[in-house]
Amino acid sequence: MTVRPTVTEAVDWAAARRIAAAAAPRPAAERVGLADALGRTLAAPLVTALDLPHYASSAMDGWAVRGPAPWRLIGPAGAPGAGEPGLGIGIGEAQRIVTGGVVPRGADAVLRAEAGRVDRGTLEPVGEVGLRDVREGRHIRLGGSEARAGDRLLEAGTPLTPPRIALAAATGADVIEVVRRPRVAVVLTGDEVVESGVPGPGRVRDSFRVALPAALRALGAEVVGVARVPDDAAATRAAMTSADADLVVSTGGTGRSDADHVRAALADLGADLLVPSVAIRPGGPTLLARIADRLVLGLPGNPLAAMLGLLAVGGPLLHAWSGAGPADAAAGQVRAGTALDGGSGVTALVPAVLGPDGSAVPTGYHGAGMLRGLAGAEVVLVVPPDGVGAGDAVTTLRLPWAG
Ligand SMILES: Nc1nc2c(c(=O)[nH]1)N[C@H]1C(S)=C(S)[C@@H](COP(=O)(O)OP(=O)(O)OC[C@H]3O[C@@H](n4cnc5c(N)ncnc54)[C@H](O)[C@@H]3O)O[C@H]1N2
Ligand code: MOO
Repeated sequence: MTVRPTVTEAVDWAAARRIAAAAAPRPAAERVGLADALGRTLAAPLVTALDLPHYASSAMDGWAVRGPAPWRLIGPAGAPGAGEPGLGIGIGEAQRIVTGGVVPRGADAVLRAEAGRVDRGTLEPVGEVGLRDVREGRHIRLGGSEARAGDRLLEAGTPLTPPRIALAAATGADVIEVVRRPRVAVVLTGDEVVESGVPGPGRVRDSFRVALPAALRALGAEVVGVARVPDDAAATRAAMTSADADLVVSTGGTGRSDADHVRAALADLGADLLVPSVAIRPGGPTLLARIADRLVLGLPGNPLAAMLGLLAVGGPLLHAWSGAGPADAAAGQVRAGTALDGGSGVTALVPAVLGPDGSAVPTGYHGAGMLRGLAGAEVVLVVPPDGVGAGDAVTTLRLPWAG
């Protein structure tokens, strides 16, 4: 059996993340309807086709008025519609208007319905409120007061949130140019893994088929398939290359035993090993490789190790792929609520919760095969090899599923 080096080849935390971010291809663009734009990243600036608002409109239900009170009511007696641009009113005239209605040409204020009184076709303001509406020219939203046609309202690289989608709709857009998501195929290894029910002795219930695609989607991927491969060299090689995907994410089989085939498959395929392993714990065996124009993210089989390997290396890769700015935008800082040991030469990734004072305390249950600690965590602490003292600032990884 060949013994291959392990510790010496591990890439440190910061370098692994830099390499992963740099491995992402230049973001490509596609057009999607506004209904499908949530969470996507703008590939081109949002430029408004219209002045916003695109006509002077009323901010209140009431009457458009011109000149000093009293005013003679003109126009239809019933409820007015949106109105027609170009129609005007003369000095001493008033016309009913609803919120959002076109303000007639010449009007210099809108008198709110509750601040006016009509008597036999003549309108008068009621009280100081009504006088002020008129004196101050109130309740008219001027055309172009929010933006002028041609203004850039959002820059390329902006993630689309509900208010940004609403803004795009207000500009008259029906489709929007966003960054194309990477197409990701998930490959699960492990002959001992069962996918449903209670596992028997020596069997392990699968943790990845549902959860890993969900985590990948939260990181901005389009998951195109999930396949199981037997612990077999040829099957592993085929799984790395057969799916129509930009990125293959595998679980398990990253070790060097006879039952592990991911590294050998990549070597046989002539893959370029960009990150052979990472100096983190758990998640150390995580690897990133390139085969032609496809990337392979190999996650360890242990569930916590896999999830943290995904955040550590897949996080910056997918962030860069989304075109949404610097990779470390996904990282923050908190105060350590307790002293934390480093990982003796490696960076420790520690699931934690935030106390009432905002400081972070580990959740416990941090074994590489455990999920309980991460399931209860609000953040993951990035504890450098030398550890941190209680009260020290410590970097956090935001959990992409935490919203
Ligand atoms: N001699 C050494 N042994 C190990 C080392 C080492 O450096 N020297 N590293 C350890 C570390 S760290 C990790 S992490 C694991 C990585 O192992 P693999 O990526 O090869 O994963 P497997 O051996 O296939 O599986 C490990 C573990 O995870 C369970 N597993 C696999 N798939 C699933 C799944 N879909 N759902 C739930 N659990 C799964 C599997 O049954 C094993 O228990 O290697 C250490 N060993
Ligand atoms: O990556 Mo392994 O992380 O410790 O089980």
